Order: sequence, then C-alpha cells, then structure tokens
Amino acid sequence: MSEMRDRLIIALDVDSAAQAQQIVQSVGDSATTFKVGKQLFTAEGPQIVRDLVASGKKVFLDLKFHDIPNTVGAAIRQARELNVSMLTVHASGGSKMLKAASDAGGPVLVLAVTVLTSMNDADLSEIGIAGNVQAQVLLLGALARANGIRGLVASAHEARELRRELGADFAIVTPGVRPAGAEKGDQARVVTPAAALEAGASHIVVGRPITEAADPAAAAKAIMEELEGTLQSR
Ligand SMILES: O=C(O)c1cc(=O)[nH]c(=O)n1[C@@H]1O[C@H](COP(=O)(O)O)[C@@H](O)[C@H]1O
Repeated sequence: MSEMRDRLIIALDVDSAAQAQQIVQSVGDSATTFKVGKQLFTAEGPQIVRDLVASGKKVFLDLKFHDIPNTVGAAIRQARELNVSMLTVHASGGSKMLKAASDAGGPVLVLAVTVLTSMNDADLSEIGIAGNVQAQVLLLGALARANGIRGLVASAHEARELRRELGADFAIVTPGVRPAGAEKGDQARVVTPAAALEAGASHIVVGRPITEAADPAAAAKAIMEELEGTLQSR
C-alpha cells in the first residue's frame, strides 16, 4: 500500500494554472497527489499536467474516458506520455472498453468510475438502470476487475462491500468526502475521511473542502491527521 500521504488526492477543480499552482504551493508537503479534471484540463490543456509532474507531484488525470475501445485506448496512450500516475474511465463503457483501457494503461493505475457520487437510485432509474446504486456499483466493479482493471472510483458507502468482493490489492478511490461540518455541495453521498478509510478506501479525493478553505494547507493537514489517526487506531 502506498505511503500515507499518497492516500489523499486533492482535486484541483479551478479555472486556471495560476490558481492550481497557488493551491499546490500552499498545500506544500501535506499531499503528494493532485487531480486534474475536466475543468482545469479544458482551460489549460496538457501543459498543466506536464508542469505538475515536472515539479515532482503525482497527477491523477480525471477525464473519465467513455468512448469506443479504440478511442479510449489511444487517449490512454497519450496520457501515458504525460507521465500521469492515475487516470479514469467510466466502467459503464463496458467490457471491451475496459479491456482496451487496461491493456493501454501499462504502469498507470487505470481507475474505473462506477456510479457517480452525485447519483442516487432515482437518478439510475431515470437512465434505465433498475437496480439500486449498491447493486450497480458491485456489478460494475466485478466487470472492471474481470477486464484487467486494478482500481475503482466509488462512494465510501459502497467501499466496504467492494473491498470484500475485490480483495486487498484493489485500489478503491472515494470522492464525496467531507470533514465533519463541511458543506456537502452537490454531493449526494458524503462521508468523513476517517469513515472512508474505515470502510476500505485506499485513497480519498477531496476538492472544495481544501481548495476553497481559507487555509488550504491547514485543511489538508487536518484531513491527513484524521487519516493517520484512523489507521493507528486499527
Ligand atoms: O472521479 C472522480 O474523482 C469523481 C467521481 C465521483 O463519483 N464523484 C466525484 O465527486 N468525483 C470527483 O471528485 C471531486 C470531488 O470534489 P469535491 O466535491 O469538491 O470534494 C470532483 O473533482 C469530482 O469530479
């Protein structure tokens, strides 16, 4: 398992490289891994990824690829050129797409997103999925693993069951994490950092509670201490 500091992933959901770099600077050594998602990537392109990697940070490229297998495989080969550490695809792209993704990933940890943390049972029903969130997450997790994927993105609410089904070596990355008292925002299914780890998450993704904090370094440090406390009390 990666070192403790690698378990916290900070989502750089901002509009510019300048804002992103400011957060990275202020967080300092409290975290090693930063997530570049659709907002920042669309604004700044791959150069922000190259710059973060060149400054010694690990980058999680969260573009949630979901396309025909050939296109996803080709996009992942481009992501490898950027030396990212982790990236995402949607598990609902199906087995052929997942296989193309895992084949193309090489040393990059390819994570399959199961059911978005903003979605509930009613949202699934609206798009024609009759099962509940839990059932859908387990189904997609098993499908991803069967096609060579080594990690998932899922809510901590499903992490315990996933950990039981998928075993200790699988990465389970959980967004929708909120320290006690923090704003929930648009997340439907939130848990605290400690609860996520206790449920079996290997990594947590935290965005606004750190990036919009008056003191991002202090916010990151507090979360890190909560994670450390949880592991020590096991
Ligand atoms: O793939 C993700 O990282 C992701 C999957 C998911 O199901 N839910 C989810 O919130 N995320 C991402 O996790 C981050 C959460 O940010 P905050 O809600 O600000 O902590 C955002 O960058 C989302 O894009």
